[in-house]
Amino acid sequence: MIDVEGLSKSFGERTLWRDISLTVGRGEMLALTGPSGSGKSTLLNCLGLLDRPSAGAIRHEGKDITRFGRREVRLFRRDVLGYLFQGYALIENATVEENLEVAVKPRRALRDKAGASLAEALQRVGLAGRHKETVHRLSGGEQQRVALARLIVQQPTLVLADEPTAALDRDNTAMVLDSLREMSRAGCAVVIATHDDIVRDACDNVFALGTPLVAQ
Ligand SMILES: Nc1ncnc2c1ncn2[C@@H]1O[C@H](COP(=O)(O)OP(=O)(O)OP(=O)(O)O)[C@@H](O)[C@H]1O
Repeated sequence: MIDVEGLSKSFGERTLWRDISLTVGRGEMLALTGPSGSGKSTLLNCLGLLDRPSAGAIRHEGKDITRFGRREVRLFRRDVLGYLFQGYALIENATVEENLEVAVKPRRALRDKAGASLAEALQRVGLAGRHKETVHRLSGGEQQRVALARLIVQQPTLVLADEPTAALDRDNTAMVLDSLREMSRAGCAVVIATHDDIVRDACDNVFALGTPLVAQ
């Protein structure tokens, strides 16, 4: 699904990571671990085309996504990628329902009747019947669950999650992990940057980043 080959990232004299190679397959959950500042979020951002590596390639189905043009980037974001970030990335002044509607892909919805409906997704994350509520009135854990419901509706094939459980209690952490596992069973590749041992242990594989190098 995703093959990272010889990836490096530097900011000035500071090398975050050098010559990283890793593979994430369909159905696999990979934990990205490492000390604070080791570049977990930066690596996720490179996988999600929000940042560029200094060297190396990131292949998706054989194509180097770091060389994508604007149209390919747009299609990759629309059809492949799903994000789950700590800041939820929700539209705060909109309702739960409106936040989920933006994830519905019209063409896919017509083609693929198997996709979860909004109501099913909300039920799955324990927010059944809450669709008319405004997002900014929800608690942090509830907002993270809306973000998760949006992913379930969106049905990406690659999920990038940055500390998705950092603000959650044990029950909500388990719910997020169960939902991500369900997506991976359906064939999705899931990459999770985390400090949380519970999350790491729930993954199939671990990729540990080291302490960044500073040129002498
Ligand atoms: N655009 C940038 N310019 C310069 N330095 C940057 C930039 N983006 C990130 N960094 C630096 O890269 C380092 C790695 O940041 P990153 O957020 O990827 O680490 P992390 O492993 O996710 O950390 P944490 O676990 O604390 O969230 C940090 O020192 C950060 O300041």
